[in-house]
Amino acid sequence: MAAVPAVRFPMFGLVRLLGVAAAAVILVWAVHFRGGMAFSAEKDKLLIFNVHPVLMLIGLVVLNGEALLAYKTVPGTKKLKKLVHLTLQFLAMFMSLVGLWAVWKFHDEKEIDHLYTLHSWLGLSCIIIFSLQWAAGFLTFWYPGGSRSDRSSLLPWHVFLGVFLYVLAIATSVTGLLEKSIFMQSAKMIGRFSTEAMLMNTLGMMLILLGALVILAIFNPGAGKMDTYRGSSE
Ligand SMILES: O=C1O[C@H]([C@@H](O)CO)C(O)=C1O
Repeated sequence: MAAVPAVRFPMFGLVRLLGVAAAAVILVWAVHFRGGMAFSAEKDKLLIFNVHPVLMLIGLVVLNGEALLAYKTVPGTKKLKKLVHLTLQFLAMFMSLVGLWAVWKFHDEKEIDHLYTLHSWLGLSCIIIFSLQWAAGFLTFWYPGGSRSDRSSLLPWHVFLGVFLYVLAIATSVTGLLEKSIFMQSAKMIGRFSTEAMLMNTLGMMLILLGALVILAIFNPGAGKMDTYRGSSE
């Protein structure tokens, strides 16, 4: 396959900007449109639900995207880049587990069935594979660390699976936004062309654009060094 030609616009800056903007939009959605967030059901069961999209989006999309690019954006030694990468991915994994707990608890409180939607299947697959990928990456590339041949044979699979999981996280987010919007429209909580529905569509579009930019930045030879993806050490 021909390589993507080098492009000169400030991709990393745009990725950062779009990531922060997407995080701001989901927070505005949760707080302004949906009444805020809570970890207990005392006040309003819906507030527990609201924790779910906020943590998932900031963790598995925004922080995950930054972590994928850490080898190109973080200055300094390879070891520091790797530490930033694995720490951001740990945070992403932790947030996704709390986000899963929140939606599970919400379903229990409201006596809603678990795992009947495509969104939930995609999301559960994403969290399980992401956690396995994090553990395998940590053990092989950080501590205790695999042999040189183990590292070099795992690396291309780690990169492939990482990009795949990032795409899966975006697909899961977009289907989650879609189902939530349709649920609320069916329940007559919001109108089809309401500001809130349009905001949710816009957020979905932003995530798709963010995904395109992150993947372009990963594969673009003009953007930072590609050493890591060729499997060089130090
Ligand atoms: O731990 C590592 O493994 C790969 C490479 O050495 C495998 O060949 C790499 O770049 C690391 O930092």
